Amino acid sequence: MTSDHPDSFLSRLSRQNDKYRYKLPSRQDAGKFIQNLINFLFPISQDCPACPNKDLTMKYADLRKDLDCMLQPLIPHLEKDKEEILNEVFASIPQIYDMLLLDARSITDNDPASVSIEEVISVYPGFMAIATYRFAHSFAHCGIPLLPRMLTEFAHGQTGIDIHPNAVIGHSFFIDHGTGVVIGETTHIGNNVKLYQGVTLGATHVSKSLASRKRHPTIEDNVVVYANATILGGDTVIGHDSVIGGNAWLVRSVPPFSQVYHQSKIEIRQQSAPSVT
Ligand SMILES: CC(=O)OC[C@H](N)C(=O)O
Repeated sequence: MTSDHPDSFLSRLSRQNDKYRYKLPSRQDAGKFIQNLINFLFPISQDCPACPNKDLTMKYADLRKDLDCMLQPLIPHLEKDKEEILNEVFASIPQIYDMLLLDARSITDNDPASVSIEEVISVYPGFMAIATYRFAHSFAHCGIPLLPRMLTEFAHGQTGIDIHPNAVIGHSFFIDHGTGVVIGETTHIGNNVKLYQGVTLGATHVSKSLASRKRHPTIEDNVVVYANATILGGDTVIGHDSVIGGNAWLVRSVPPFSQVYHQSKIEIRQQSAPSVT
């Protein structure tokens, strides 16, 4: 450990800061951008009182300008021309919109506590996290570095749901409650999958040498994973139409139509009632 004099520390810090300065877009801008993008598609809540007067073409142009600004500091890391990336990103929006409608419909149809699709879109943390993930995934696919992770980490902060932008997730995805859900980078999730709070789709162990390997599980179509279940490993496949019970710990594959339950012995004893005097 060095114990620099404050002056020499500040000059060391200044040299170091010169290497990092403004290499990323603003975290605040990234958060505002994803919220504006979701509000643009689903203007349900009155988050943006000045906006109703603007027509969709103007809002669309504003979003493109905002993304363009956020790409500025990333230009040295872009694999393609910025305009080409912007065109690809905006061309993917209609397909993402349709996917989000399927996600919202799946939440509305599966959650007995939900009253309408508007409620799901505007207040459900699962919907916010999935919407952010779907855009971040598309941005990463179009060749934008770093920003996708900034977006999903913004949603993580808002919702407690951590979805890596590189995970692959099918249509009609439902996360209920959501707090504590972790979906690792190389996870594959099929269609019509339901997850509850605290589910981890993770790696069996963590080592930098595994960076290019599939480390996280595959969850096939129509699987339900209940609260706090932990499913680990890149070779672990949860066969379609399976149900994984709460608190289960799984590090191996299970065939389609499995039911996996964690058993713990809970004893309930009757106390003698206190005597009333
Ligand atoms: C979700 C999870 O297991 O993360 C561990 C590590 N970050 C990795 O990606 O392997």
